[in-house]
Amino acid sequence: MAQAKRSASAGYSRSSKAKLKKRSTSTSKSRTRLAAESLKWKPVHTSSFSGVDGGGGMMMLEELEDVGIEWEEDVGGRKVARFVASETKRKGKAKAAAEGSLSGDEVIDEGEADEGEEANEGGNELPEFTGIDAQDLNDEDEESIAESLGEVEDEPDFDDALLPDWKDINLHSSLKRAFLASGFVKPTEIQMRALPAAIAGRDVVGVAETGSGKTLSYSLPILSHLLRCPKPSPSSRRPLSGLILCPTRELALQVVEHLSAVLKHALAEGQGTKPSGPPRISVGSVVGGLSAQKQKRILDRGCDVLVATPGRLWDLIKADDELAASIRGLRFLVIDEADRMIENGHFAELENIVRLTQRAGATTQGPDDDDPVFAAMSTLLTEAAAKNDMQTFVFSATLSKDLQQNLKRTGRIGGKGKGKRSSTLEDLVDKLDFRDRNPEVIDLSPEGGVVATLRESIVECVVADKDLYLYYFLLRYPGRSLVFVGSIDGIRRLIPLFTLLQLPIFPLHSQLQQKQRLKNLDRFKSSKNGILIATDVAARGLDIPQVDHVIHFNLPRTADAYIHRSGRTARAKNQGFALQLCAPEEKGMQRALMKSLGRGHELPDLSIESGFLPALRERIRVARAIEKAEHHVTKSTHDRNWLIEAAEAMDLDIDPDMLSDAEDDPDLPFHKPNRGKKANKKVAVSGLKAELRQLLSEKLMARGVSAKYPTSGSKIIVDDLLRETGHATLLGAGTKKAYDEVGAAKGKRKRAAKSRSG
Ligand SMILES: Nc1ncnc2c1ncn2[C@@H]1O[C@H](COP(=O)(O)OP(=O)(O)OP(=O)(O)O)[C@@H](O)[C@H]1O
Repeated sequence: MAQAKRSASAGYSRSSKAKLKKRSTSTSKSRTRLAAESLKWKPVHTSSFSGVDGGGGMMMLEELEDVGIEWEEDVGGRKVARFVASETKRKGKAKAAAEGSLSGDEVIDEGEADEGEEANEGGNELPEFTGIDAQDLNDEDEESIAESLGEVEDEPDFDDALLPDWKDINLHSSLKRAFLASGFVKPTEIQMRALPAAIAGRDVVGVAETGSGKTLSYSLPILSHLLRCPKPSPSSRRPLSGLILCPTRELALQVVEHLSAVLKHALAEGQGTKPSGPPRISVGSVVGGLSAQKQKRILDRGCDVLVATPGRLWDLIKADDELAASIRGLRFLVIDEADRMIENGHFAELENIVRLTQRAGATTQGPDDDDPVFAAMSTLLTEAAAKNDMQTFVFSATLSKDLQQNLKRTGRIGGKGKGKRSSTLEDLVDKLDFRDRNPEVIDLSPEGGVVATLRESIVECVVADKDLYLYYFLLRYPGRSLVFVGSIDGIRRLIPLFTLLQLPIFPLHSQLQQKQRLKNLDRFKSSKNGILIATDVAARGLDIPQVDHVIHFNLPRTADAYIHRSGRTARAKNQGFALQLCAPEEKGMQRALMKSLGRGHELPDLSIESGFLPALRERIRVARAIEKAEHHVTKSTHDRNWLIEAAEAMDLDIDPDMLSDAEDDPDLPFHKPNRGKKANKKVAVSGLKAELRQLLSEKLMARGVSAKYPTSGSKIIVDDLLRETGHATLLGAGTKKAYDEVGAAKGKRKRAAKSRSG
């Protein structure tokens, strides 16, 4: 029996060490070639990754049994793997070799297969079905499912006394069982308001603070509806019922994860038995940066709910009429983070997807109408009717009040294109063919934009000192911190610096490979004091448990961005803290930002224990010097290699003087210090590294603290040392959390103001 494995991250498995051998051409001719999409890939369970849990993670391996692999050369001479039907159940390559069916000189390491397949597959892959184990259908399963085909299952009994607050919301009882298991004892406010309307078939526009449970507000009605539908037929492609569009890949994957977690509990048998056959409800995802081929396979198999980013979904729709038709047959359309969706460069794709859901009388003009792909689709638009009972849900933490008002008044902005439209968001809403003449608009956005459990503070300093204050904050207030930086270059500068300072820091930005982005997010989630340094790609929707601090290293340009960034902490009624690092040149912008959030007062300053600053400044100075020197050596080596390679490519001999000239001339692109200089530089770098090691090993002490004589000095730390109650890294520093520190400062200021006025 031949067995092939593939990995989500690298096409066909890098992890398998088995070697595959090529069969002779004459044999291969007699074997049936199989399409990768038609094979029964089975998930191989691995550890969880990126929060996309067991059996569905990015690193998911899939395996095949009873197929052979043949290698053929394509016209370009590259080796390409082909799947062929297994003639006999081979017992492994040793036996096959003994039978003489493999030729010894054609042993191919599976590592090579990885690369070929990675090129084909585009890299990473995604869970096919999440939440529930995706199992391949076998004959037995098919029989058992066929028996129940078309049945609407009885809704299991649920004792409402267990969750009285959910009693009046008409959700499928299995979902209530899931709430019990997840500890969701009562609906959040937005859920309380949005769910009844959505379950009653209304269109809903929901605006509520960050971390308030909007994801379940729009997804529970979909899941409940599906659970009350007949079981899907195993023999035909599942009709797509729900489409959830999200602005970022991470957010889309997180929504899948969230739904899967609910479904896992909702569909648990309870008697310790695993449900057999395909999942009762399948949730698929389609996002950029991951394997399009596998995503297409998921779509071909069919899923009930699809969570997608618009760019990739539109790419797939363009090549698949059936998919386009299934978008027309949607029962639910969700636009999550609607206001962000229009900003991220995929507006045209989003608009095109939305246009597929319009009914005949509501069709609008689109940006791609002249595109032949869209023109070809126009037949579909006229032939296949969009569903009349489709429900539309639009959610965000920030949606302009004007827009909501307009929407409420007319059922759509500008009354199907009439009147003036003033923003792209209005444009989008105009394209949404709400079936409801009077969509339910629920606005629970808080006063001041941010949640009540968030405390904010500011450090005003010159730009050059931002690194120092960030370093101080991270040491002084351990915890999970998310640092927002205005540019990718800014992140690239800070990562090596803080890595040299030995902090657990991980980057997240759009120029990282998707696999790396998810890996870094996962590392951040699993590190108690982890630091994620990110652009606004992490600002929206991400629900990372227990983010203690959000630090605006550079201030965002808009109030909405500030609300969403800060909303990564203080979620689901937990406490959270946001810090602004503000340079004098940003002060005007900061004031405008606060004003547009309706703040009539200045933010409290973070109190700084300045005694620590000189030592921290010194560490930063040395770390920067190392970074600079290492960067220089790397660049010089790169330039020299470039010169050598260029000369080799042109078949030229390099004049050794040229190399040494190049090395000496700092203005030439291939300038490189001569050997002596290079050696000196290396010595200098290792000297600096030793110096930094020394600095990092020294205790950092507050003013007035003596490590040698802990019972003396103006700050006595002996009790803290004995009881281990003091600050872990800064001797003599306070141990209050940033949240409490600012709360205490606020209290003091209020009391002082009172006594002044009294
Ligand atoms: N009824 C509930 N009871 C307790 N926790 C809940 C409930 N509903 C949702 N949650 C939890 O609250 C957290 C935040 O939910 P969610 O991510 O949906 O917020 P959101 O409103 O979409 O936030 P954002 O605007 O930042 O996207 C999640 O961890 C979720 O599991």
